[in-house]
Amino acid sequence: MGEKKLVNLTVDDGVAIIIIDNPPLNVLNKEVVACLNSCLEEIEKDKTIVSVVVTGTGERAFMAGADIKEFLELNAPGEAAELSNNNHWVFSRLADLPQPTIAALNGLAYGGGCELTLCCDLRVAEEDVKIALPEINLGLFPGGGGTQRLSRLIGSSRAKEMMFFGEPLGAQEALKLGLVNKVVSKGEALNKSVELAKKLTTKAGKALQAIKQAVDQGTEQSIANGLTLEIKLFDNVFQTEDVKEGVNAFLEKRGANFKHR
Ligand SMILES: C/C=C/C(=O)SCCNC(=O)CCNC(=O)[C@H](O)C(C)(C)COP(=O)(O)OP(=O)(O)OC[C@H]1O[C@@H](n2cnc3c(N)ncnc32)[C@H](O)[C@@H]1OP(=O)(O)O
Repeated sequence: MGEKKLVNLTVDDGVAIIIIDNPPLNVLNKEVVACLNSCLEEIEKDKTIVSVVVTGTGERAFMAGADIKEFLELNAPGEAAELSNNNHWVFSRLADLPQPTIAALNGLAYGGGCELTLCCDLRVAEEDVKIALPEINLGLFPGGGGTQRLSRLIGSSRAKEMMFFGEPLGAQEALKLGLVNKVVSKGEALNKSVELAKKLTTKAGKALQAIKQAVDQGTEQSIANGLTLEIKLFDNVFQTEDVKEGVNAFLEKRGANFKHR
């Protein structure tokens, strides 16, 4: 009997679903990081994938953060940096996927769990979900990208407040801050996220990827350089068959049938 996989990947009709399965709270340990990495490798190779959903099993946690038990093994200088680096490597691999990604928060997202959701483009949270960066309570602070991605998403002061106090945000508060995009009822995060991911498969895939690239790369530069990038991507997308199909469909008053490639 093969070893239980701690992260499972399914791909169906252009939608990839990554499910973290490390009960009871889906903590991020070395095995989960390694499994997540291989799922991302498969997704990078599969050109049929238009959108990606990430979620956890169970109804308590999307992910309760890094496995604190593993911290006991980190003694010599540099070992914590190696752990942080490994997490960054996988998290950035998720963040750098060209396709739109959606985190389906089936439960709490604490620490590395919150940081993992920040590597997705959208976040759908169930109404009772709590989101926190509580590392300060361990005498630590977020080492999986939270200081950088959260501050860019909700603003420096709100991000510092979350990290200084380590207190959880409820789903509605997170929605108000723009930390989550949609709040759904208990048990509905995955369904709603897959529904959104499927909706994206009816759009032009190259245009979706150009939006993500223009925003993610453009906002890291001056607005002048960002606009130059937008022009370049606009021209690239304009060469695709999908634009011809989109324009003809509009003029012929019919639905467009985009090819996603
Ligand atoms: C780069 C990334 C860094 C990080 O992510 S640092 C870690 C950040 N995360 C945290 O600090 C969260 C710590 N956990 C908690 O605060 C609580 O737990 C929860 C709020 C998540 C859930 O509380 P409740 O429902 O009362 O469950 P419970 O009894 O506290 O936990 C159930 C079992 O799960 C273990 N556990 C919980 N979180 C972690 C974790 N992050 N790493 C390792 N184990 C964890 C506990 O110890 C316990 O275990 P047992 O049943 O054997 O006593």
